[in-house]
Amino acid sequence: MAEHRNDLAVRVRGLRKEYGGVAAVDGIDVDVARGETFVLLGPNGAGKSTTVEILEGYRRRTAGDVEVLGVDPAHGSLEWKAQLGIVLQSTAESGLYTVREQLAHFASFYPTPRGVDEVISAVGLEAQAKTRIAKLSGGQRRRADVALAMIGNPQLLFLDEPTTGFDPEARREFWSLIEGLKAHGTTILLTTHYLDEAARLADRGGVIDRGRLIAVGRIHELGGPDARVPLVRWTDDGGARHERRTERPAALVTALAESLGHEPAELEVIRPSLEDVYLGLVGAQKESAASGAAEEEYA
Ligand SMILES: Nc1ncnc2c1ncn2[C@@H]1O[C@H](COP(=O)(O)OP(=O)(O)OP(=O)(O)O)[C@@H](O)[C@H]1O
Repeated sequence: MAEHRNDLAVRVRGLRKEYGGVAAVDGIDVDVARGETFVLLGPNGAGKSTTVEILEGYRRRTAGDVEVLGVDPAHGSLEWKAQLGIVLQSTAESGLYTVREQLAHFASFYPTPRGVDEVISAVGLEAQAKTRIAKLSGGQRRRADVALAMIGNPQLLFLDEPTTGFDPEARREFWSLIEGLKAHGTTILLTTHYLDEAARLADRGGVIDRGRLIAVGRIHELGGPDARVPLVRWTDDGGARHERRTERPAALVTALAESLGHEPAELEVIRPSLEDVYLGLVGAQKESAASGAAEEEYA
């Protein structure tokens, strides 16, 4: 976690949100440094959007301390809001205007907006600048959403599941767009269910499960070193499948080939991906919740 408060774009301590007495967010502490891209991961209903919406100032919290760009979002001024860019899960903007008209209109709300043409080209919508938003494809609409979120020249950009429904090519183009914003120094808070997207874009991340942060850290270190030990799988001469975790997969494969006297059949060397690590973390939580419930039942 960053050490100086001024280095932080987001500081959250003990965040709690209850809906009808039930905790959707149950005591979260998290810091996001300025200039960093931070991803919140977690299963459906884990509490990601609730957390993000509290940070955006759209939702009131039940308890805890929250600072976003040094301000409590529950009391954010218009000047504070002008420093945020927000891409919601679903869009609400009017489809009646063209991309350019809508951007020009939004730009007028901000004290130091970016140029409309600069933003249109950054999101790759030059050919659609005069197209009405209602006529854009899903992927193009999402780019228009990001354009609208960028136009005010935000310090902090919230991207809530930005590439849901994108085809693979559109997703990669979108990643390049976000990488451009990162290079520009924009702090980004992302939520996504695509682990490859998180691995590609985020510097750090946290996994939320049932309202609690169960892991947080640098994206390529989440889950700790044990979760990332490579796995070697092979089939022996009798047809039995084997697997072993080892820090030295090359040595194991060499020894195997020597002892078998030939190439190990169906050999795989797998370095766990972020998706494997994530599934391990969330799966372990599920198991411990299930065994806790079983213990309670028989207590
Ligand atoms: N307005 C609301 N009233 C009551 N319960 C709510 C409300 N909004 C969210 N919840 C509940 O709070 C919990 C967390 O929801 P939230 O939308 O924050 O999850 P999420 O992690 O963003 O999920 P997803 O990945 O599906 O978007 C869920 O159990 C949800 O049903």
